[in-house]
This record gives sequence, C-alpha cells and structure tokens, in this order.
Amino acid sequence: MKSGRYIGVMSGTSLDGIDVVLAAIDERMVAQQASYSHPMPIPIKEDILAMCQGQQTTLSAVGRLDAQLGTLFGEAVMTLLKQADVPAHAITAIGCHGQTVWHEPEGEMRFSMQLGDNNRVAALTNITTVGDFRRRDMAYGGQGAPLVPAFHQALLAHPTERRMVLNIGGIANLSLLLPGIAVRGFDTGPGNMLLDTWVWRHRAQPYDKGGQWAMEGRVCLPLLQRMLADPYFVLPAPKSTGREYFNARWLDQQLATLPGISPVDVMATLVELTVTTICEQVLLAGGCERLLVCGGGARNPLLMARMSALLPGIEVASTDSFGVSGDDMEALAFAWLAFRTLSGQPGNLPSVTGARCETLLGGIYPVLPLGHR
Ligand SMILES: Nc1ncnc2c1ncn2[C@@H]1O[C@H](COP(=O)(O)OP(=O)(O)OP(=O)(O)O)[C@@H](O)[C@H]1O
Ligand SMILES: CC(=O)N[C@H]1[C@@H]2OC[C@@H](O2)[C@@H](O)[C@@H]1O[C@H](C)C(=O)O
Repeated sequence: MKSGRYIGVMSGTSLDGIDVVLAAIDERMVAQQASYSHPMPIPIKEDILAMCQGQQTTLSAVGRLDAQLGTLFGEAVMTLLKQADVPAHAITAIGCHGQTVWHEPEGEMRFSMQLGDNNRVAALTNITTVGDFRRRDMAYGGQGAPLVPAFHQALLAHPTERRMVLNIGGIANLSLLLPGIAVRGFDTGPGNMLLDTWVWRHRAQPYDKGGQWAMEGRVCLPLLQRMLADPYFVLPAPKSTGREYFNARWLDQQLATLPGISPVDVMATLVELTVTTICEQVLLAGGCERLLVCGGGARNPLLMARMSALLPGIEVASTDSFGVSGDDMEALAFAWLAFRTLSGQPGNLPSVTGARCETLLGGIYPVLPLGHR
C-alpha cells in the first residue's frame, strides 16, 4: 500500500479557480492537512470556455493551452507547499484531474479530454504525478465519469443509513450510497453552470452570491417545463454530461421559444431547474435519510432551501458538518484516486460508469529521486 501525503488538484467545469489539497492518505483514512484555491487567469478561462463550447480551434491552440494549464497546475501545487511549509520530497504523489475541455461519453469512439500537461506538473514540482484518470474506464466501455462516487463511498457510506452525496459544481452529480446495494452515481444535469452564465450576461458578476438575485425573481413555469423536457433528464444511468451540452447556446434555444421573460425571472427559473432535476433523481432512487451536499452550490442558501422544501423528511446538509469541506471534496477525491493507482487498486466503479470491469486509472509521470538533478 502506498500510504503517504498526497496532493489533489482539481479544476472543474465552473472555472472559478484551481482547488489544491494536501492530505495524509492510507487504506483507512484521508486526513486533510491544507488547502488552497489558485486563481484562474481570465485569458486562460476565456480560451477554455471557447474550446469547451465547440468554437473552432487549432491544434496549436490546444497544445499551447495544454502547456499553459500544466504550468498553472504546477504553480498552484508549489504555492500550496510554500503556504503549508511542506517540502516537495515529503509528498508521495499528486493526483491531477486536468481541465476538461470535451467530454463525449457515448459511442464506440467515446473520449474525454482533460488538458494540463502532467509532464510539466511533474517537472515543476519534482513530484510523481498521476493524471488522465477518465480514459481507461472509457476504454472498458464506461462513461469515464463521474469518478467521485467511489471516494464518497469510501468516506461517507454508512452501514444502515441511506445516504446520498450531491456535488453541485458547474454540473451536478449524485452518488447513491444505499446499504446493501452497489453504489450508483451519475450527473443530474446543470448545477451552477447556467446560473453563472446568466448572471454574467446580465450583471457582469461571476456568480449570484448567496442566490440574492434569483431570490428576487419568480419561477416561470412554462420555461421550467420546456427545459425539463430535455431528453438528458430522463436518460437512465450511466450518464454524464458537460459544458459541451448544457451551455449558453442550450439556454438561448430554450428562451427563443418563450420570449419576453424578465432576466430575473429566468434566473429564478434556472435555480428551480437545477433543484428539480436533482430532487427528481433523489426521489426516483427511493429517497434517503440524509443528502450530503458539497461543491460551490452548497454555499447557495436558495438552492439548499429549495432542495429541503422539495425533499420533506430528508435531512439536507453540507458535507462540512460531516468533517469534509465541501469546497475540497473533488480535489481530495483525486488525491485519493492517485493513492489507489499507486497502490495497485482500482479507482472506477462499473456500477456507476458502466465499464465492463474495475480497472486501475490514470497515467503515472514519475520523477527521479532527490539529488539526481
Ligand atoms: N456564496 C455562494 N453563493 C452562490 N453560489 C456560489 C457561492 N460560492 C460558490 N458558488 C457557486 O459555486 C460555483 C463553484 O462551484 P465548484 O467550485 O464546486 O465548481 P467546479 O468544481 O468547478 O465544478 P464541477 O464539480 O462541475 O467540476 C461558482 O461558480 C458559483 O456558481
Ligand atoms: C468530464 C468531467 O470532467 N466531468 C466532471 C463534471 O463536473 C461534475 C460532473 O461533471 C462530474 O461528472 C465530473 O467531475 C467529477 C469530479 C467526477 O468525475 O466525479
């Protein structure tokens, strides 16, 4: 078993920053020791947004963004190490998710593309880096996502209590931790992504802090019903999605059929879309005793209150109250996945992704021991 101190690096679909965590990990525990959020430079964010919404690009632009992001992830790790006053040689490995720019989880030639050259991360930090976590699962016929349900299970499953873990990032994903049943998990659809798009367009703010603006609006039922008719929401699991599908274009297509709705009412309706699509899946799976919420959406009191209202009898709480910071959950998961890979243990769950079998995940980018350079 490759117990030790690991660093997880996650840059998610919201593009709000790079989450980096340091944790001591062994077979039985994950003890978080430090965390840091590294800023995402605006020009890089714009390049990613353009690429992952299908705008024309060139191989040169893809290659340069890959190199830029690799450097950025390496710098983010170095900043965390400096802040925490931990030397690089004390770290067993980095688990680096990379930045998803395209995710196509169906069909014979399915693929998921994460940018952020792991060679650069390893070179900058001199720490063994594990990356490219999704594509081995896809090579075995899986969706390559979501991967965090295995970590949710390891960390938060209970022998008798029916629990679900919900991440509300750009996309929302749900893990079903039901006693006696294999773990299931899937993306429910948009989390904060459409909310962020809309508030940026109308108020030039990166997100609607505290759900303040949305609280001023009224839900427009015809628009909600129209959006809920999207076929993704009734697809059976395994399923996963991303910005290449739920994006500004998708939203504009929905709005084109119902002109004249005020921006603030659209905002309130988008919150309701996120909440309804999540709650429908919770209830469809037979409900639970506790819904543990992580990701940036856990900080939006309107999202939290609406979920509590639509899920009577279910305790809806942030994972923070269970000792795991909701902001750090995904980065921690990739630190843990690196530990699994280096320990020779599978990281995927076929019951979640639909892969034919369990498998080791990721590519390993090793470094020479200290003193070699
Ligand atoms: N105080 C807050 N009030 C309202 N919304 C918030 C608040 N804090 C964060 N958010 C929302 O959470 C988002 C960031 O969430 P998170 O960091 O979990 O996303 P991500 O990890 O990039 O996404 P994904 O899980 O899809 O990869 C922000 O863009 C914003 O919409
Ligand atoms: C392809 C991709 O990057 N998917 C992300 C995204 O963000 C949330 C949701 O969509 C989830 O499927 C996944 O991330 C988490 C970390 C996962 O794999 O579990």
